[in-house]
Amino acid sequence: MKLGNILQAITTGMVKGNLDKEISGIQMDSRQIKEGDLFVAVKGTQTDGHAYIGKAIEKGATAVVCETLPETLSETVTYIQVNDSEDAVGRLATTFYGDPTSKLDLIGVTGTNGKTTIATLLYNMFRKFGYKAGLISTVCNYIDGEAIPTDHTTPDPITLNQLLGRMADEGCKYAFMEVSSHAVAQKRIGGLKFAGGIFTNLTRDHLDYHKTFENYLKAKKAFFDGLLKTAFALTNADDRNGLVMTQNTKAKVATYSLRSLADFKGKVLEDGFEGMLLDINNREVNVQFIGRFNASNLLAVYSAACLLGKQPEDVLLLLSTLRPVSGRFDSLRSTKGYTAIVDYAHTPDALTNVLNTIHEVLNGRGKVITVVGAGGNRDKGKRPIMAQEAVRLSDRVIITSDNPRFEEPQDIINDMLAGLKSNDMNKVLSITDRKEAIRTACMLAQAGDVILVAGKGHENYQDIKGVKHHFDDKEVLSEIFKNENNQE
Ligand SMILES: CC(=O)N[C@H]1[C@@H](OP(=O)(O)OP(=O)(O)OC[C@H]2O[C@@H](n3ccc(=O)[nH]c3=O)[C@H](O)[C@@H]2O)O[C@H](CO)[C@@H](O)[C@@H]1O[C@H](C)C(=O)N[C@@H](C)C(=O)N[C@H](CCC(=O)O)C(=O)O
Ligand SMILES: Nc1ncnc2c1ncn2[C@@H]1O[C@H](COP(=O)(O)OP(=O)(O)OP(=O)(O)O)[C@@H](O)[C@H]1O
Ligand SMILES: N[C@H](CCC[C@H](N)C(=O)O)C(=O)O
Ligand SMILES: [Mg+2]
Repeated sequence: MKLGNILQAITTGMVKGNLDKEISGIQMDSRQIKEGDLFVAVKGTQTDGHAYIGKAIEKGATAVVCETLPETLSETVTYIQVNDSEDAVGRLATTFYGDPTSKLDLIGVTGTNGKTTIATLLYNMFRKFGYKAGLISTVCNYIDGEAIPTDHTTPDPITLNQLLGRMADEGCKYAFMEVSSHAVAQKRIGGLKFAGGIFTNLTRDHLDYHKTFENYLKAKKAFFDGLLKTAFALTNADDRNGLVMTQNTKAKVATYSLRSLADFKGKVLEDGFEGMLLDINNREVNVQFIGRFNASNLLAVYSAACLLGKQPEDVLLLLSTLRPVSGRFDSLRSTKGYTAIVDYAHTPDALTNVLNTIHEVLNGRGKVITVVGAGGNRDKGKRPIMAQEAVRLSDRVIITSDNPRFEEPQDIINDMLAGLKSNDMNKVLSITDRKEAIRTACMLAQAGDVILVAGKGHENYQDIKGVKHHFDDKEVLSEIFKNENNQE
C-alpha cells in the first residue's frame, strides 16, 4: 500500500520526504522491521521507541512516524511527525490491513472477570449458528477454526489488526474479542469500529499498572465512551459500576441483570455440580455451567446474541449446548471420591466467587481445600486479600507459587501470608513448589471433598525469570490420580 494512502487515517504534523512509496509492513518494534516497512516510534512503559529509529532504518525501514523528528535525517527515509504516535499506530495498522471492522461485526468484552468466558461462548455460539467467526482471547486466538497461539489478552495494535484483517479476508462475519484495560489505556484498539461492547464487572486488579481503582475504572469506561452511535453498549446492571460505564456513551445502551429489572433479566432456578436451570426473560433453559457468576456470563451472551439480531428461542437452544471454557471451573474426579476444580481465579473477587460457588453446591457435605498463589510482577495489593479470602472460605489452604516471573517465590508467598492472623495459620501450609502443593492437597483430601486449584486455569507453563517451563495444573492432577489408581 502507498504511504500516502496509509496516512489518510491520521492527522499529521511535519512531513519530510516522499509519500509516494510502497510500504510493505507496519512495525512498532525495531526488532521486527523488514525491508520497506513503516516504523512507528511509541513511548512505552520501559523505554522510548524514538531511541530505536536508527536501528529500524538500519534494518530497512523506509518511513518513520514519530512525535519528535530525529536530529539527523536520512535522505532515503520519509519522516512523519504526529502528536500522539500511540494513538496513530492503531489507526495506521487498521488502514494498512484493509479496514477489517468495516467488513465484519466486532464485539468487544471488557471488565475484570468473565471476558474470556463471554467472548469464547459468543464465538462458539455464532459458529453453531453457521457463521464464520473469529476470536481474540487470553487463551487462544481463532480465525474461524484455525488456532493461533497468543500471550496477551488483547494483542498489540499491529498483531490485532493483522488478525482482524485475516478474519475479514477469510469471510468471517463476526469477531469477538477481549478488551483489557491495558489495551484501552495503551490505545491498542485505536481506529477499530465496534458493533457492540459488553461490560461484565469491575473489582480490583492490575493496580500495579493503573495505580488507582479510579484510573482502572476510567480505562474501562473509555472503551464505552469511544463506541459509535450505531453500536450497542451492553452493561451488567448488577455491578455497582455497570451504569457508570455507559453514562457517556453514544451507543444504544442495554442492561442485563440477575437481581433487578433490566432489558435482559435472568434468574437461577436450580443449581448443582451438573449444571443450572435458568429463567431468561420468562423462558426456562438448562445450561451445563456451574455458579451464579456463570449465570451472569450466560445472560450476557444471550443478550448480545439478541442485540445482534438473533431470535431469542434460537439463542436459548444453542445456550443449552454450550460447554465451559478450558480452565474455568474445570472439574476432574479422583477415584478416591474427591473432586478437583482447576480455575483461572487470579483476583480476590474471582476467588471469592469460585469458593462461594463450590460451597453452594457442596452444601456442607465435604471439606474445601484450596491451593493458590499470586503472580509475580503484578498487583501486589491483591496478594494478602487473596490469602484472606482463601482462608475465610476453605477448610485447608496451601499457599504456593503462581507465575513468579522476576520475583522470588517466597517473597510473594510472604506478601500473601501477611494478610493472615496467627490463628488463621492453623489451616494454612505454604509450599513453594506448585506440584508439591497440589500433591499435598490430594493427600489431605477424602471422599466428598473438593480441591480448588486456583490462578492458572488453562495456562500450560510457569513463568520463572522470563523462561516458560511446562506446567499444567490439570496434567499434574491427572498424573496424581493415575498414581492413586496404581496404588490401589
Ligand atoms: C506493561 C505493558 O502493558 N506493556 C506493553 C507495552 O509495552 P511497553 O510500553 O512496556 O513497551 P516498551 O518496552 O517500553 O517499549 C516502547 C516501544 O519501544 C519499542 N522497542 C523496544 C525495544 C527495542 O529494541 N526496539 C523497539 O522498537 C517497543 O516495541 C515499544 O513499541 O506495549 C507492548 C506492545 O503493545 C506490549 O506487548 C507490552 O505488554 C507486556 C509484554 C505485558 O506484559 N503486558 C501485560 C501487563 C498486559 O498487557 N496484559 C493485558 C491483560 C491483563 C488482564 O486483563 O488480565 C493484556 O491485554 O494482555
Ligand atoms: N462474571 C464473573 N464474575 C466474577 N468472576 C468470574 C466471572 N466470570 C468468571 N469469573 C472468574 O474469573 C476467572 C477468569 O474468568 P475469565 O477468564 O472468563 O475472565 P477474564 O476477564 O477473561 O480474565 P483475564 O483478565 O485474566 O483475561 C474464572 O476462572 C472465574 O473464576
Ligand atoms: N492476564 C493476567 C493473567 C494472570 C494469571 C496469573 N496466573 C498470573 O500469572 O498472575 C495478567 O497478566 O495479569
Ligand atoms: Mg481473559
